[in-house]
Amino acid sequence: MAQRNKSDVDEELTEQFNWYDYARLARYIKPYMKKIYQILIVIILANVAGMLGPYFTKITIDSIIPNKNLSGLWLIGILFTLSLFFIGWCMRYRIYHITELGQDVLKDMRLDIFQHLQKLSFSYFDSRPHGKILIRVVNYINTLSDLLSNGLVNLISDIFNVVITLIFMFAINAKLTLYSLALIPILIVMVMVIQSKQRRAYQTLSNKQSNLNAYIHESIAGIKVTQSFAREQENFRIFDETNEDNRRTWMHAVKIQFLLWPGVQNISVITMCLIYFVGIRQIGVEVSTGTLIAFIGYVNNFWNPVINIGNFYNSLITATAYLERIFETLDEKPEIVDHPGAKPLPQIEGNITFKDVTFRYEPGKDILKDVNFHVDHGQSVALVGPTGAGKTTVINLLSRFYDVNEGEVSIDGHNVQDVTLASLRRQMGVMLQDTFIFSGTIMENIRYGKLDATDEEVVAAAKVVRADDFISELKNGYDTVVEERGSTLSAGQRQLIAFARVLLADPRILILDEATSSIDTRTEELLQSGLLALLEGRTSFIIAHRLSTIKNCDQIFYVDGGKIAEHGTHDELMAARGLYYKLYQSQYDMLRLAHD
Ligand SMILES: Nc1ncnc2c1ncn2[C@@H]1O[C@H](COP(=O)(O)OP(=O)(O)OP(=O)(O)O)[C@@H](O)[C@H]1O
Repeated sequence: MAQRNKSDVDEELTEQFNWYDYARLARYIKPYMKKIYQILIVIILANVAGMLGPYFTKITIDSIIPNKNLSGLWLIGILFTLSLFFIGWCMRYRIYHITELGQDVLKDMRLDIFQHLQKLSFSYFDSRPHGKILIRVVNYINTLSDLLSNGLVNLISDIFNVVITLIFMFAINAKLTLYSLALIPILIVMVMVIQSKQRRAYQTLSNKQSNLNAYIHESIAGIKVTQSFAREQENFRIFDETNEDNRRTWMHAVKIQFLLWPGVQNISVITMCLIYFVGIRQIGVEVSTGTLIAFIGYVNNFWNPVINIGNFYNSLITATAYLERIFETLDEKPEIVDHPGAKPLPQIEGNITFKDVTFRYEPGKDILKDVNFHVDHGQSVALVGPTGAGKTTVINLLSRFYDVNEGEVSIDGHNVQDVTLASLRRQMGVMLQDTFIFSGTIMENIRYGKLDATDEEVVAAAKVVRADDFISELKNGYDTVVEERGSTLSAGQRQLIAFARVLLADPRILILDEATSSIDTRTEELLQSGLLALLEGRTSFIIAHRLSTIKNCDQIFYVDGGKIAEHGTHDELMAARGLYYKLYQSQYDMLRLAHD
């Protein structure tokens, strides 16, 4: 199980970054190598065109003007203008395609991480604030943008420049070239020392950014509670602290990052002095004045790309802190997966068996202990019991949102762990306690249950669960746009939509967790008649605190103390005068009191 985390606690890295991860990054770049080569060719052509200017000037001054060659002047003028246009086009091509390259790679990475997140088990999402997941998909990936576009292309052209310049330098004077490289080991040591500090600083920074994001995300999600408790000042204080923490960490990281640049500059200046020192003493002996001047020019040419490569390395180290989080997410193994050799669950009837099932969310705290029961297909089962007894847990195991620790859950004799998840969940309609409405129209929200459902099918499902009554009264009916979480709808309306969604999916096994808790009793009564027809022939599990809802179920399981403490029909349990009886009586008394 993933380690639990919250918005004011830094996340620990589960896996340290290693050099292999850069190869992994390169894999994202590989499909775009053709584009990179094209950009490089355009850069080289632009450089060549750039060199034509001084050459045209030379021809004009040395030959065209003295000879008063007007047509030659026109020709040079036109060629010069064309070369400028060409350089302009190259620049546009370069900027556009480098940006496109970066975005293409980021898009692929984002797609991978999103796809992977969709497969991760509930326990992963249970264990950390969602803002900390969000920041990985959006912000961390964005930080790689410049590195993967400009950085990468410039790196290739800089390495190219360094190699060419070195060849020229060696050709002119090998001894001076070796002097020029004498301080490179110092540079390497410096880079090594700084890089480990810099990496740690950026790791801390990524954590602080993650904390900040998680707090903002949580504050927005809980804004109604914040305002109703007038807690704005306290939230402001917490945010201010988190924000300041982020600023301080940022400044520290940047301070370390910028140690490298002056270091490289100093080394280049010292190298230059060394060349002058050695070179001037050798003028006339081994080196001519012209050679020394040309050599100094090449040393300059050599250091510019070296400084750029240093900067690239710097950005790479910075990006590493984000990359390791991205790869950490991609490496997170879904806990609930198809086991090797899992077969698709055939069309089921819906016979369900729990055999000696023990389950815990966390070590040492059993929620269910040796639970045994059998439900025949077509039966309706109600799960009742005190808050936190484990009712939702029972259906979480049935839908295999979690795996049992001991025992077995089977449907029609198939262990749910031996069949493919998709084939299992397709035959199951689950309406969870916290109904989720997605941003979009009501029609789209209901159609979520069956993507190819026609409008008529959607409306028919809504009619059965009495959602049609309120939807038809909305100005835009089924085309009414609702916000994420359905904030513009009442809790009961949200439940009715979720109800229609699950019924549209037409599952063999229907699971309704507190599906009607926010619906008024009159609507619920109306809904019951439609529901009864729908439950017919399907195995259904209904969790409800309002016992009037489940009186007619074929079996009632009273969950308590990690067990099915009582089971039977309503009449049997009432006659037994046990836990269920007491619960029913207390609700009945409360209703009577309220009525009086
Ligand atoms: N994701 C989770 N991680 C850790 N513990 C959990 C998790 N979900 C539930 N629990 C714990 O497991 C126990 C059973 O929870 P469950 O949701 O099954 O209860 P329930 O009977 O459905 O309660 P309610 O009637 O309040 O909905 C509770 O003590 C709860 O705190």
